[in-house]
Amino acid sequence: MQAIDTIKRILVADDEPLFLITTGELLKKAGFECRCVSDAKTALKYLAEERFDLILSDLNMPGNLKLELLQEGRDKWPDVPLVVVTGVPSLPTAIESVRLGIADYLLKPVKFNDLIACIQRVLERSGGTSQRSELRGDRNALSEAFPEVIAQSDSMLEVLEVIDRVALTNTNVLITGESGTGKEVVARAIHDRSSRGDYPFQVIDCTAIPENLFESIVFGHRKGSFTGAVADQEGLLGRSQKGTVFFDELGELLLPLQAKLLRAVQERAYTPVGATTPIPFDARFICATNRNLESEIMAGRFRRDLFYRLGVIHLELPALRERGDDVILLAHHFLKSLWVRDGGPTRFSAEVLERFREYDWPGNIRELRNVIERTITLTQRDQIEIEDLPKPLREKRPGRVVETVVGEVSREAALDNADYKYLTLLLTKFNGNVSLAAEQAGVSRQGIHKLLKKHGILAADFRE
Ligand SMILES: Nc1ncnc2c1ncn2[C@@H]1O[C@H](COP(=O)(O)OP(=O)(O)OP(=O)(O)O)[C@@H](O)[C@H]1O
Repeated sequence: MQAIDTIKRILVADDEPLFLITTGELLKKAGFECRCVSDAKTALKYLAEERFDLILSDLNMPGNLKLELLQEGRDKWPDVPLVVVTGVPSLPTAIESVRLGIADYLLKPVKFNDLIACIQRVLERSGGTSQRSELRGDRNALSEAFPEVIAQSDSMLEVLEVIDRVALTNTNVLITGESGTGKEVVARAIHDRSSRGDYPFQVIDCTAIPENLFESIVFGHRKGSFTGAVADQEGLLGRSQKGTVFFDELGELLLPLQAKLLRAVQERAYTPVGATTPIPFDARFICATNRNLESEIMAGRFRRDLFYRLGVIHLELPALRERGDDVILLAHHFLKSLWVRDGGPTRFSAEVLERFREYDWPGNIRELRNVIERTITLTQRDQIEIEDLPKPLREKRPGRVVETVVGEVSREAALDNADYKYLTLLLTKFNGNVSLAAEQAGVSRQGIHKLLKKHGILAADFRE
């Protein structure tokens, strides 16, 4: 029998009677002591009167419409970890819950084994200590905690605050943002800081796997399941056990494959091609896309249920042009880290730094990195000057056409600017591949070369 003081006490708050009763019963059977309540006010009353080791709470229940239980619970009892279980995932509340320092976020229906595993993990980790981030609000501590993510702007520090919190949970995360904004960098930072950091970080690029091989590559296959399957082959999910699976370009995944992925995410098990028994797996999913998944859902190209499962926490990364002086920090970082030979440039002129601030950076941090890499290689002097920069940066062009130039320039100049921006975005998207860019733009290769020449754009500047 367990000694009295080792029995963990859980406060369960949920207004769904069936969930409350069954969860309470099952938790008692698993050796916990429970107090079950159906609204936030009663939960707060018991918290003031009794000792609890963990709070398991619904979000949408009486008295919690503004997340009162989370707000007050975190403020007054920061040492009691709080696990949220909800049937209606809403992205703003999910983010706010993470900000407030919840220990985990589960979606109903929750399998009982998963619930127990989550409670045990949280109790082990908390050991009675606060789940609230010590880094919260401390700008220097936040950027020092993530040295691989160079950032000082308010918009990025907010992102760092959320990833610091989210790393401690087991929640699936969706990262969106323009191409080159650092989605993979952020996904790795979450992984490294999580309890899964010593296990694999498996990247699965949805655009790099041919449709007909996707299942076999991701889930694996059994010998003889198709022509060419000469031996059993473990899939990428199998190799990610206990780690993090990073699905890049998720928005490109076709509907039939989305259904298969949804099954694996829901069941926490996958079936290799040609096998009959599902294999359980334990991994966190982080997905990234530069598409707007809400619009993809409206257009019938993306499954809403998969979006809810994978996007419990949604992080939107700001574009580089929205990060203030981060561009300067990043430029110095790349100059230092990419500088390899003696006698190369060691600083930027004030004019160059000003141009970096003004430029629109359609390819975001990837474009900045490429510009600096190229400039370092070609510049002979100590200081990088405007004439060392690629043409798009040398020419002073208003970046945001609509806001800045309407009313100030002729229609022809405005259209010219829009065309320029379109072409740079296109090349960013296709990594400088002119054929793909031409196909998307609906013009011939020759036609696109002509346009690039007219605007002084070099496709090579957009290649990694
Ligand atoms: N905050 C940052 N600090 C330092 N380097 C960064 C930062 N963000 C991005 N980078 C660098 O910029 C480049 C692009 O980053 P990354 O591949 O993560 O972007 P992405 O948003 O995933 O791009 P895509 O949408 O094209 O897949 C990489 O070289 C990465 O190391």
